Order: sequence, then C-alpha cells, then structure tokens
Amino acid sequence: MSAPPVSAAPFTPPGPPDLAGSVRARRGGAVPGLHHRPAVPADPAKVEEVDRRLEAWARGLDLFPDAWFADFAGFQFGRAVVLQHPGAVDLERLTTAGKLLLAENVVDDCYCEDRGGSPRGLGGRLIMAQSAIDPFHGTPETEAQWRDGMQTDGPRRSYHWALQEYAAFATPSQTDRFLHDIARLHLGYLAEAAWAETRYVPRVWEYLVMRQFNNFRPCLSIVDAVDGYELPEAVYARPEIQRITALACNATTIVNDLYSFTKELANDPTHLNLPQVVAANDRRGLKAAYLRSVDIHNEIMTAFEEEAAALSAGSPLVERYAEGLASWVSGNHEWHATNTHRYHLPNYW
Ligand SMILES: CC(C)=CCC/C(C)=C(\C)COP(=O)(O)OP(=O)(O)O
Ligand SMILES: [Mg+2]
Repeated sequence: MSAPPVSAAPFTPPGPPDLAGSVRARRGGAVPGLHHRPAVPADPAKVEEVDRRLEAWARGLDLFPDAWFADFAGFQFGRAVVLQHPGAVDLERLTTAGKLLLAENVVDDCYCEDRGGSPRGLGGRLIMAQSAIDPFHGTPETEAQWRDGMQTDGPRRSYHWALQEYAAFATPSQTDRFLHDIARLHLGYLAEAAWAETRYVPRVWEYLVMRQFNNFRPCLSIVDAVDGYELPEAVYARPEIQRITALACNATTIVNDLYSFTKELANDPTHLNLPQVVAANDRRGLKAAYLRSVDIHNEIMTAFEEEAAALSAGSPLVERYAEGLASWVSGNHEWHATNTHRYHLPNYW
C-alpha cells in the first residue's frame, strides 16, 4: 500500500476545535484505564534543592528572559527528575539530570516550538545544537570560533554546559550513548517539522515511528549513570535490550500525547499527537480515537513489562537497568498526572 498522498488541503481535526464543546478539560488525575505502576513519592526537600540549583544555573547562564521563569517554575523540573530517578546516587547527579531535561526543553521550545521556533530553517539550528554536545574538531582557528559559537544563545549554552557536567561522571560510552539519543531526538523534530510544513497526515504507524525519535529517550538514556553504575555497551547494544529500551521510551512518550492532548488542541488543532492521528486515519471522533490511543499505549507498556521481566531473569544487571527504565516511566507518568499547571485531561469519563 502506497503512502497516502500529501494532502493539499490543510489537516483539519475531525472534532470541533473548541475545548468547551467537544473536550472540556478537567484538572489532574490519571487517565482512566491507562496501564501504569505507582511512582516512588518525591521527597519535597530534594525537589526544593534541585529546583533551587536549576534556577541558579539557568539565571547564571542567562538561558531565557525573566518573563519565562513563571513557566519554568510551573514545569516543576525538580519534581520531574526526583520522580523519574528514585535511585539517583546523589543530589549532584539528580541536578545534572534536571539540567539536561531543562536544556532539552529549552532547545525544543526555542528552536522547534512556540518560543521562537519554526519548521523553517530548523535543520540549521539543530545541527549547531547537536554540536554544542558533540564537539567540532578542525583547525585551531575554527575550533576557537566553534567554542565561541556554542555560547551565542540559551539553547546552545544549556546543552553545552549540561553535557559537560554529565560527561564528568558518566563513562565515555554512556556519554556517547546520550549524544546518539539526542541526534535521534533531533531527527524526530525534523520529521515533525517537515510534516507540519507539508501538512502531511501520517498513517498511525508512521506517526509512531516519528514519535520513537521525537521522544523522551535521552532522559531514559541516562538512568544507569544517574544511579551510579553502567550497563556495558556490549549489553546495551544487544537488539533485545534496544527493544525494551525503545518500548519503555515509546510508552512514556505516548503518555505525553495523552496528557498534553487538550493543551495541544487548544494551542494548535493541527498539532499532531496520537489521538489526532488515530482520529484522522480511522475516521473516528476524538473521544473514540483518544480511547484507542490508551489501548495502543497499554499494548506497548505490557510488551515492555513482559519482555523486560524475561530478560531480567537472566541477569541482575539487566534487571537493574530495566527497573531504572520502569521507574522513569512511572515517575514521568506521575509528573504528567499531577502537573495541572501544564496538563488537563479531556472530560471523556
Ligand atoms: C525532555 C525531552 C527529551 C523532550 C523531547 C521530546 C519532547 C519535547 C517530548 C517527548 C514532549 O512532547 P511535546 O513536544 O508534545 O511536549 P508537551 O506536550 O508540550 O509537554
Ligand atoms: Mg505533547
């Protein structure tokens, strides 16, 4: 079957775009029927200290204007990483995980999304962002120019200095793993931008392929280093380990599609997420498509849990890594379900 024709007409969501009518939003709570495991509760003292350190870091590097600090506080970066990394060995590694999370969001907001971002010229911006963590090697003169170039805006500064801290405690192999996963993320951003520019409506499987790249994977990529150990490259690279990693990352990224659905519908009804793509392809209403998206999430989450359990039986080290992935997924769900500054569920139940 050939891919659907590039639609000439703009992508119009099947449901009425107004929230009040079709998808009235409701505050907080978990998506009913979503398969998930309870998270380890966040220690408020840890959350407060990580937030204090992150705000000082962001202000010290002049990452963004003062006017953005209300949204910065509302994102709850400290609570996110404390929930996502219950096994972190110390506050320093937890804070570095928070800096990486902050940097990833600064790049996404400023280069791709609504804080100055655009599909137009995105590739040129992202190649420089990648270089901020993936150093350039050339002549002394051009290397000096590169070093200066990596300090010219908040996205580049945030990536560059957060990675410097991560590389100070991660192994070279763990650091290289992270660079690879950020490159995957940037490829996903470029695909999302290309489809927005051409108004292409992907098949459901095509959308899920894109979302495997435009994905929380760089955050899960660091779970062993933050917990103070290494899953060796030779084990990490095995196809079955790659598969459970991708399944966990895909499940947790679909959770974002479910919790950010009303926000994205209100901001831009053409913004692609799993319910919108299911609705467009299956000619379903938004509610039926949303509920089908929960089912898709649950199938992926169940595959992760069953295959991770089978692999864990043969190796305590793999069990520790799989538990780190599962904890990140649980913590990220709890963060989404309780962050009513950012996310409100549709009133479908
Ligand atoms: C933190 C990180 C690695 C983000 C990379 C990809 C990303 C921005 C998400 C998975 C979140 O998706 P989305 O762009 O839909 O963000 P919000 O829905 O606005 O939270
Ligand atoms: Mg989203």
